[in-house]
Amino acid sequence: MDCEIPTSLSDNRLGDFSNDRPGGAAFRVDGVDFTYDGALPMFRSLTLSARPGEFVALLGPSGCGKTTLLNLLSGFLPPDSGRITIDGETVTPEMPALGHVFQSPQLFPWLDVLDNVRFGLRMAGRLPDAEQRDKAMAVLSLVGLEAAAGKFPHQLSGGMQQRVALARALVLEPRLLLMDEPFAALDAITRATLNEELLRLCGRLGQTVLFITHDVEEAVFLADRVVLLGIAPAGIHSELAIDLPRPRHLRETRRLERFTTLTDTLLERISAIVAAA
Ligand SMILES: Nc1ncnc2c1ncn2[C@@H]1O[C@H](COP(=O)(O)OP(=O)(O)OP(=O)(O)O)[C@@H](O)[C@H]1O
Repeated sequence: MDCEIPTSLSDNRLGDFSNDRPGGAAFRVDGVDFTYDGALPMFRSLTLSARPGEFVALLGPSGCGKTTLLNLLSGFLPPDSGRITIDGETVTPEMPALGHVFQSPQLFPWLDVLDNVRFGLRMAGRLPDAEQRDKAMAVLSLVGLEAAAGKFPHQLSGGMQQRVALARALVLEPRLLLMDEPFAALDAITRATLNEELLRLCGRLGQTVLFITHDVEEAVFLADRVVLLGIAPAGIHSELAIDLPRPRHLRETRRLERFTTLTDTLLERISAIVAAA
């Protein structure tokens, strides 16, 4: 396995892609009820929204419905009642505004990195072949992987595979990026690097992000706002605005007293949720 960790991004790596800055979409979950068949209610009258370009982290005990909420927002699961909109339009899974990154990179093993990244453009029939390749290369450059364009997934480290998964989502210029524990399976160093790079990318591309994590420090480092879910069907337990300065750098940000205060607040709230269950 190739364990090389690419160097950090620099702004000049944005290349042509920065000209296509997609910006962010607003989302709104409005009075949503949802119950899986034959199960107890998951959400009752759930309401949550995000403004364009906002980074929202979703925290909560295991099984509280984080992935379910993300699947509702993707349009993969229809709500029983209520409405979910992206920029005012009822969500559908085909909406071009949506991009996904999951815990497992889910790359196609028979395609090289470049073709994995350009896969969505091919499927959507967007752009002539040469332009698809140029665009895929620009996004690979953005995630620091231009040198790996001809490699296959099995030749990459876990962190590199997850960068490819991120590039594959970004190449479609999503305005809302839905990320389900994308770095949970990575070692601490790779995870820290990817956290910093994700923030830099979001700062430049401006998309809205909903990011599921179990890691309180990761949530505080990344987010503008942390949304804490309670045990189902409680829905949203509480929210916490993350008023840390940007740009954020892991070592400096973690040293701030405010960082500790915010993480402690969230840890106390999670303990209270679990204790009351
Ligand atoms: N397709 C399904 N059919 C029935 N029940 C489901 C389905 N998917 C999830 N559930 C149940 O719904 C609940 C919420 O699951 P979900 O995966 O949304 O929680 P989560 O907060 O993301 O959990 P974790 O943090 O462990 O990933 C769990 O009890 C789970 O077993």
